[in-house]
Amino acid sequence: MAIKSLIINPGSTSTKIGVFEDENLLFEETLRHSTEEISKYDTIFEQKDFRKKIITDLLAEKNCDLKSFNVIVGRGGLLKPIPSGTYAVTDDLLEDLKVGVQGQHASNLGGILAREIGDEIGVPSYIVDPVVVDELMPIARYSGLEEIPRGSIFHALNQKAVAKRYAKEAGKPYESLRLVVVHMGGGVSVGAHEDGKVVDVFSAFDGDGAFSPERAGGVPCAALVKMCFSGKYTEKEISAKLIGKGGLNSYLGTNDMREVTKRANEGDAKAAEVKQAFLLQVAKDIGAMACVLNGKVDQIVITGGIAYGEDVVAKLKERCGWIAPVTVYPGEDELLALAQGALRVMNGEEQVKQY
Ligand SMILES: Nc1ncnc2c1ncn2[C@@H]1O[C@H](COP(=O)(O)OP(=O)(O)OP(=O)(O)O)[C@@H](O)[C@H]1O
Ligand SMILES: CCCC(=O)O
Repeated sequence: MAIKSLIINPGSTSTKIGVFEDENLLFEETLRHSTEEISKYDTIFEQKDFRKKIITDLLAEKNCDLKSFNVIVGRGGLLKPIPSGTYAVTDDLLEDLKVGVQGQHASNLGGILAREIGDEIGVPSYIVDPVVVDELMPIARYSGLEEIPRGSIFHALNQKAVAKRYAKEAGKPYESLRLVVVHMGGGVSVGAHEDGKVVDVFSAFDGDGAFSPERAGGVPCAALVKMCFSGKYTEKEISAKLIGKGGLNSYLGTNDMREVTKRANEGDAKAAEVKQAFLLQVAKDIGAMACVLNGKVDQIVITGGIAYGEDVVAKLKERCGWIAPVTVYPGEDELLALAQGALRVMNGEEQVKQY
């Protein structure tokens, strides 16, 4: 009998929902949230009921009975660093998502909602390849300050999914390829994939690399220290400036790259310049990750919502096309990747991991 799964993927600017029977998508929906809508809530956890209502309303609209699901799967959040895999949403894992042991992130809600809905209807709940998947090589952990090692918080689920999709299409094992994967969504991350592992990664969330629609990315640290001690801001306000109100939001007051493009096309010089600055930063990250791979890059793979922008892709090809050929998978494969992760354990092909 087919396994019916409900997939919940809360992003920083959207909630994506998918309903699958085995690997077949019955329907999916992306509900976008404006900065005003999201900023009403003080914490990510406070968004739980708002996002749950969106999900249950959608299922009702599609005449899809909640009780018909065999499994609920969520995108996993800021847990402790863990290996890649499918994890049961146990009490410990749930508690760490609620607390946000490594911080606040929309994907913390994926596992929380999966468990809440799973418990309501008496079926298992899982997360797959959460944002804390950590495969960094030891020398990538150095930051320059012993007390502050670099970490691995990035779009692990989609980076792995598109890298494997590219490998399949190229007819080669993922583990044999050297790829630079560029995810451009509400957040941005650029990873170096080698031997099937993400050995180094820039992530705007972690305060390094390019800015993104909502994240500041790397900023000059001396000026940041001054700002922190200026007495003008609380710690919470500074964090919100860097993650949430940073990037496009800081310069242009919108997290929507389509809006930035519209303004630029209508002659707004600032919008045009900010967009080019964003693309310059992403291109520099791609170049850096090419060096991590000793310049031997099989393919650059570009993905995320912003990759729908043809002009965005054209500019990145212009700046980085000399490094390696470029493949573009706009949007993301996260819903299918989540469904597949759950199916592998439900079908006994893979052992479910315990946090
Ligand atoms: N056609 C398009 N052209 C350019 N940008 C686009 C297009 N469609 C969507 N975007 C932009 O993509 C961004 C959102 O991407 P995405 O949906 O991947 O983010 P998310 O899932 O909310 O966050 P994250 O990917 O960090 O988890 C927004 O800035 C949106 O404006
Ligand atoms: C997925 C973690 C990175 C981000 O959201 O910016």
